[in-house]
Amino acid sequence: METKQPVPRAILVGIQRDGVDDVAHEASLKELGRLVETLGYEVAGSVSQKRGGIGGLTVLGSGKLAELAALTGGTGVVGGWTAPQKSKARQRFEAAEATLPEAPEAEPDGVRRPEFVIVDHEISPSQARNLENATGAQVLDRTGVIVEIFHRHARSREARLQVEMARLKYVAPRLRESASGSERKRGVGAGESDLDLDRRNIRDRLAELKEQLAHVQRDSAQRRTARRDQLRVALVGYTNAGKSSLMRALTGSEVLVADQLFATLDTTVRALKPDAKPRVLISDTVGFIKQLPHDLVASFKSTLDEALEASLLLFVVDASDPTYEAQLEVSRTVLHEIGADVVPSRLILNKIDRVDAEARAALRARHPDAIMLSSKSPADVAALRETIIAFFEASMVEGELVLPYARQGLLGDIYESTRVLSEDFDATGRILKVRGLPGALARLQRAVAGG
Ligand SMILES: Nc1nc2c(ncn2[C@@H]2O[C@H](COP(=O)(O)OP(=O)(O)OP(=O)(O)O)[C@@H](O)[C@H]2O)c(=O)[nH]1
Ligand SMILES: [Mg+2]
Repeated sequence: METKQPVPRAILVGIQRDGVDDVAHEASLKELGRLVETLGYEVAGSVSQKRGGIGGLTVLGSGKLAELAALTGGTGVVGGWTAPQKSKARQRFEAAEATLPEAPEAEPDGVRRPEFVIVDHEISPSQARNLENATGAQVLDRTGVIVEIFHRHARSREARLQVEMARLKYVAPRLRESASGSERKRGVGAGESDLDLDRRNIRDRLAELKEQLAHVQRDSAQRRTARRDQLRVALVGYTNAGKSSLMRALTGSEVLVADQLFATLDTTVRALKPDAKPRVLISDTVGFIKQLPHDLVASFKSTLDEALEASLLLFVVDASDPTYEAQLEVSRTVLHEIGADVVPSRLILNKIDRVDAEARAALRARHPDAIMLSSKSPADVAALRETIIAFFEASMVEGELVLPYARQGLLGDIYESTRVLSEDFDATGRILKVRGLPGALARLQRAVAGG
């Protein structure tokens, strides 16, 4: 029987470190709030503190910790509370298939206290434990939240394998002896603790996943090789910048657009519509975020290889976001990390419909080469289409293909991969004057010659 479960409530915790201004700090907490909402939790409030760093035992100082504990119903001191036997967050991470938030427990006094404390930084397993101890709540950090969102949103087999690997790597160092550990002793080798067993299981599972992933990736690499000499554009950028919206507008495809972080995790490739000649392929890719967990960058590298193999990157930015500069910086860093910063790119200042004239002028002055547009404006999208076509036009060359009558089957490929300027016939076959990328022409020359 299904019962409607109350939405879990969460308190956000942010440390404003030296050198981080108020605007950046607020924006970061707001973004964390959106991530938490994407997980299906309700943000019940936040606790911030200015501190030199996040290295302390409990992340917060004792006063702030007490303030936080008052909200969650904890003691406010480490050791003053029996730690949750095993956090539900942990259980969820360990359970292969859990997807829904758990039902919050009712408090005896009828007040529903927040069950989660979510820290806007990557914290160590022992800091998480101490915080759980002092607050009585389940503690997750930014990395844990992102890993969990990826886990829920991954659809393709490749993305699911990648996320499970990243998730196991996140969980492994956070494993600890559980209160009920002794109940789970079954067939454990001599001298081996439950913890070792868990760790060994994780290692085995990781090895298994790695093998499966290699298999899947061989297939996608083959698909990419088949598209190698095609005209390819990749949409890249911060999460929620509007990549999928542009993808829809440029290709007429029905990819998911949502006011959510990480709506897209799988790369989609579609042809530009109306058709360009030769055909242009557009890829929509996974978005970036501040402090994207390293394991996720690594695991999504193959998804982002689409970007690496494109001839043109459209670097999409939400120009209406006050922190767009920081988002731009994050995206640049990730592209650099995956080696895609050598691919020619154009900056797209999207959502310009939400920017007033004065701010537009400032953007124009700051980024004179950028393309300002709204993915919701058909005229803007049509102009972008022309820009894309002009980009490729510049690197295309003209050539002649002589297609013997016995090889007419290649005609479809020729029409897709080049623009046919003229067609003549003689005794040997069909003579086509075409314009296309040098690589495509070379491939077709080989094909018509029977190679
Ligand atoms: N006002 C306005 N809203 C836009 C524009 N482009 C996109 N949006 C909105 O921004 C939100 C995010 O758009 P998406 O296209 O899903 O963004 P994305 O970059 O694909 O995001 P992820 O897949 O989550 O990384 C949606 O609510 C869109 O409707 C625009 O030009 N103007
Ligand atoms: Mg998207």
